[in-house]
Amino acid sequence: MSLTVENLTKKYGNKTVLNNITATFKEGKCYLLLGENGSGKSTLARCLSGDEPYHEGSIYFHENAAPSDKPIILQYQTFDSYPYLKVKEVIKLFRKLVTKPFDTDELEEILDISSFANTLMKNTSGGQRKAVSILVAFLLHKPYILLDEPFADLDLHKKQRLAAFLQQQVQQNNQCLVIISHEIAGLEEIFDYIYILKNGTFIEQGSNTELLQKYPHNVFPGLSGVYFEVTGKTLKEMTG
Ligand SMILES: Nc1ncnc2c1ncn2[C@@H]1O[C@H](COP(=O)(O)OP(=O)(O)OP(=O)(O)O)[C@@H](O)[C@H]1O
Repeated sequence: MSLTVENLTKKYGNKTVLNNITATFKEGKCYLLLGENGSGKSTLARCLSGDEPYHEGSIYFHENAAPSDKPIILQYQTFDSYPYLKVKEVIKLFRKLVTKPFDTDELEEILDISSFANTLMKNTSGGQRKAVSILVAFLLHKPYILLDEPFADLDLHKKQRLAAFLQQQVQQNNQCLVIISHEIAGLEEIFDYIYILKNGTFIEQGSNTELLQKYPHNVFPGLSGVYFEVTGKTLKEMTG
C-alpha cells in the first residue's frame, strides 16, 4: 500500500499555505518533513490524515483493503483531550478500541510513562502530553503514522532509543512513518526519504544518500548541512 499526494493546494483565506504538492509515502519507509516555521509541515500532515480539507489536488491510498477503516493517524503536537482522566486511564481507554492491542511496554518505557501514569491529563506537562499522544498513535496500530516533533522534550539517549524503536516498527510491521522534526542530529539513518518544504512548496527532496551526494560541501555534517545549503538556514533557526 502507498499514499499518494497529487498537486495538493491548501489555502487559509487568500493565503496559499500548500502549493501544488506532489509526494508518495510507501509502507515500510520512514519519511522526514523539514522546513522552517510556517512552511506548511503541520498543515500537510493534517491534510494527509484527513483532518483538514484542501482546495485542489488529491490524496489517496493504493490497495486499501478496507477504505472505511482510516489507515492513518496523526500524533498532534499537543494532546488536550480527557482532562479529568489519569494518563493510565487514557491509555486503557485507547487500548480497548483495538481488537489486537499493540504491545506498548517498550515505548512506555522510552517515554517514561510510568512516572506520570497517575497524573490527570489536565495536570500533565506539554512534554508528557506529547508522550501520551505518541503512545496513542502507536496503540491504534495504523499502517500510516504521522509524528509531529516526536523527539522534542527527550534527552539524547531517549531520542536515540525512540529513533531505534521507530526504525524497528517500520521494518517489522511494514508501517509508514512521516516525521516532522528538526531534531535529527545523530538520528538521520532512520529516514529513507526527505522532503524540504519552503512556503508550501517542496524545494528539495531525495534519499539521505542522494541529498548528501548532491550537497557534498557542507558547513554542517549530514542532513543539517544539506538543509543549510538548500535554505541558507540552520535547523536550529527553523524553530524560530
Ligand atoms: N487554522 C489556520 N488558520 C489560518 N492560517 C493558518 C492556520 N493553520 C496554519 N496557518 C498558517 O499556515 C501556514 C503554515 O502553517 P503550518 O503550521 O502548517 O506550518 P509549520 O511548517 O508546521 O510550522 P511550525 O514549524 O511553526 O509548526 C502558516 O503561515 C500559518 O500561519
